[in-house]
Amino acid sequence: MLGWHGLDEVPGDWGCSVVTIGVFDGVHLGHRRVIERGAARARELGSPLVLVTFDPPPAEVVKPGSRPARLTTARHRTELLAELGVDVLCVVPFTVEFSRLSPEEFAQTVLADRLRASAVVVGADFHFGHMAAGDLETLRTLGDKHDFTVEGVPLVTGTQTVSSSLVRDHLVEGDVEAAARALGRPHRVEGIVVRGYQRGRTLGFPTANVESPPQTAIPADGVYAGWLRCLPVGNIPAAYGGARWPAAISVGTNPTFDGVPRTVEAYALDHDDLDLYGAHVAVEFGARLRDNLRFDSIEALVAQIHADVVQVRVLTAS
Ligand SMILES: Cc1cc2nc3c(=O)[nH]c(=O)nc-3n(C[C@H](O)[C@H](O)[C@H](O)COP(=O)(O)O)c2cc1C
Ligand SMILES: Nc1ncnc2c1ncn2[C@@H]1O[C@H](COP(=O)(O)OP(=O)(O)O)[C@@H](O)[C@H]1O
Repeated sequence: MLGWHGLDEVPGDWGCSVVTIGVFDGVHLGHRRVIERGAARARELGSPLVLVTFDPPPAEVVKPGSRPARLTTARHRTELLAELGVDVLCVVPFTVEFSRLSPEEFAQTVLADRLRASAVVVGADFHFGHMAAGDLETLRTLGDKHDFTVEGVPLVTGTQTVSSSLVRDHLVEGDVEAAARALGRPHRVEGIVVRGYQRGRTLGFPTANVESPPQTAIPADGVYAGWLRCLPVGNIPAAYGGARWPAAISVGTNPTFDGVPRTVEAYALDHDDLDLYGAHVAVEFGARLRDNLRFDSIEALVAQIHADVVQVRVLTAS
């Protein structure tokens, strides 16, 4: 997959594109449907699929102060988009100036002049241009003028319409199963393994403490069953390449011990000799087990973690 940072990086002699547009945070089932449709259209027309996205997400510019939690890192989103068949990822800096483009200006400068769109595939609720004034009908009218077709892909609905904010709400509630259903895969927290209080090993459960970027969507405090995955980033020990271990996960302030900042930590089952400090990892959330509790003794905490591990084993068995 090619990457362009801004529209100035589109080659001057660029041919026709099939274009899809959006933030695509989470690359959930709704996003997947749009992108898969775009990829199919690109194959029909023999053109590359260009995905236009924005950095920062438009909501943060249009509503200053709003900083929605991020479901995917840029790295993970890029990986998922490439798997879905996107040929070019075009990340447009979303400035106040850019946000003021009218729907007509957006269609002319971005879609027609720069990307030479022959087909545009977007979600049925797509809005664009200053004050989100343009919708699918506006885009169709502009497509007639600039000679591109427009396809609005129906939204994916279960009990509710799948959206990035729905997934965020599920995570705030600790409902990682519902989040996984909407995403089509377990939700991940990615980050670097940092040092904690070196207490885990004395309890018999060494845990990789994961430091994630500030806006990461972290599920509600609690104990979860899931997986710990070693990411192919930086220098990772060869033995860990591509590893995905079943894991018992704790999110919280470790109330049994006083004064610990909120952490995401994962104990990989049956691998007590790992050395993960500095490694880039993903913690994947499969199922919620319980609240993070304050225990009266360390023995009681350890006994509970043993019981958690039994449950993790059952829940992660494929
Ligand atoms: C499966 C699991 C469940 C946990 N549950 C709790 C809990 O209910 N209450 C708590 O205070 N700490 C809980 N912890 C966190 C431990 O207190 C923490 O891993 C330990 O203090 C080690 O911290 P360290 O990584 O900083 O050394 C849990 C850890 C794991 C792996
Ligand atoms: N099975 C395992 N799961 C997670 N981390 C492990 C495991 N075995 C060894 N480790 C290593 O031990 C470290 C955690 O040990 P711990 O005593 O909890 O120290 P810390 O407080 O620094 O997290 C991890 O960062 C990792 O490098």
